[in-house]
Amino acid sequence: MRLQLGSFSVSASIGAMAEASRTFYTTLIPRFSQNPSELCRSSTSPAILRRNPIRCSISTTSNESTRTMVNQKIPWGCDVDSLENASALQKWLSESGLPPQKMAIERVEVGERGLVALKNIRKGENLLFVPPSLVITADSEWSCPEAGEVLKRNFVPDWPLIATYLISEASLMKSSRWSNYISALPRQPYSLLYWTRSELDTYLVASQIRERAIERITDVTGTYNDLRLKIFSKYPHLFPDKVFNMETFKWSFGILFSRLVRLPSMDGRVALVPWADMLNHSCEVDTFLDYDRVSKGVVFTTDRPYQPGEQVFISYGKKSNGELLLSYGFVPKEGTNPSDSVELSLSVNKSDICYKEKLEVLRKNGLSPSQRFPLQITGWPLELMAYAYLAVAPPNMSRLFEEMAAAASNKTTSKKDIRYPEIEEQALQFILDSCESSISKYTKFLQESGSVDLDVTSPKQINRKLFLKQLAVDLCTSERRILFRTQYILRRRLRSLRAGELRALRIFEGFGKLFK
Ligand SMILES: C[S@@+](CC[C@H](N)C(=O)[O-])C[C@H]1O[C@@H](n2cnc3c(N)ncnc32)[C@H](O)[C@@H]1O
Repeated sequence: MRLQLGSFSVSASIGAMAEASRTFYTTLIPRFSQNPSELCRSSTSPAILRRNPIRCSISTTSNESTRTMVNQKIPWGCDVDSLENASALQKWLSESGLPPQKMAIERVEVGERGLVALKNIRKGENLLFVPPSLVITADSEWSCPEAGEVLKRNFVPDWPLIATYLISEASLMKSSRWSNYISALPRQPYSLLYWTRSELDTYLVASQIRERAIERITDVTGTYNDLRLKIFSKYPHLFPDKVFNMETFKWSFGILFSRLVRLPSMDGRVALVPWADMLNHSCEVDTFLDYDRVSKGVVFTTDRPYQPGEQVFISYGKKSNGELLLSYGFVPKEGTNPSDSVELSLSVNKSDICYKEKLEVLRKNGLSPSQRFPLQITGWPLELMAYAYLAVAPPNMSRLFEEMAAAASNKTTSKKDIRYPEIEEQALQFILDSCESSISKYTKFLQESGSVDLDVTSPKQINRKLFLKQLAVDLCTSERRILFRTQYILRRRLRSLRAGELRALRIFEGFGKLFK
């Protein structure tokens, strides 16, 4: 399995949601252990050694200093386009065991800050070697051990645990051993978590990513509310509201979505890997981070050579442009992402006389009467076609409903490549109609985007709005391109299907005349 930076795939997140921990109902956690003891097990990596005893200032800070700290809005991190704290981070990392590097943090064209080659780097070379002592996982030692104990006793899964850890360490400022790392993190990660509801409604009106963003924001809010209700409110001396609040959780989850990695060779653990998380993504490279048991560090193997001054990239995984925007806040240049896809929503018509039966088989197979399927420039999944068959199937095919729903579900292993020639034309037309209705939404947005109301009061706001609008235009252009391609293929198939039928009809009529 490849390591993917940040968040989770749709199916992974939905699948894991249902299996929330015993203590929490949280829909946020992509994959976490069902076995609570695993959450508390001691780390396979050496425990982080604290050089100086750290005062647990969350529980001991006076009210006055706590107030001073939190009155500034998210006082942690830096502006993402500045190199403000990068040199302090590099210095601290090398003093803390990071071996000499062939790369340095620099301002770059793609991704604002990134790692740039200092020397010639060969193809197939191992880079980084970040030792486990410099990696943040759910097992990392807390500067405030009581707070960590409480979370582990309550079987808090990895994602919210690390999010809380990050806030806890950040609030300790210089007293935390991660202070240099946290100071170099973006103060406001680029992520759809930071878009307001009205920005999502205005700019992503045509894209299904809007719904995914709303779901994610709801998940983060729900997770925070769960933690507050079940833990934070019971231990206010460890988790004061002024530090552990919705605003700080949004920040820490934004950091996790855009920087957390899953390390396959570390039993698939999720981790924040300082230094490695300065690498930006390229759709053209195919190399990813992992723990190397031999060198005992987090590494990646280059899949191409780099010359001094060139930016070095990794892959955050085979993600669509929408997924990259959702978690990382950027959209690759049009046509450069071979993994790009767009979600098409198909719905069973409520006025269908078999609506009830169809709904039943859909539910049985974990599907709903309105379902999203990914389209790629190269085609669409077999599940989508099966769903379309079910949506258009007439009552006399009711005995096949179950088979169609099973094939439409990605959870079953049943045969997917089903064909019903008698309703193929209707099924293709049904997909084409949904595709064209989606295209018209995109076209409307893109035509109007030139005049999207910039109702703003400050130049900073204007910049933000223009920036978000540009991201939305880039996303919608790339998504509509896939829909256009799908429309073209569907029309061609329908044309040849109809031409074939016509030919068959003519032959049939010819035979009729002959016999007459
Ligand atoms: C893991 S961090 C990489 C380091 C980051 N550039 C920084 O300065 O902290 C991921 C973030 O980098 C930026 N990024 C990564 N790859 C990018 C790309 N190809 N284009 C634009 N931004 C990118 C995005 O802001 C993303 O949220």
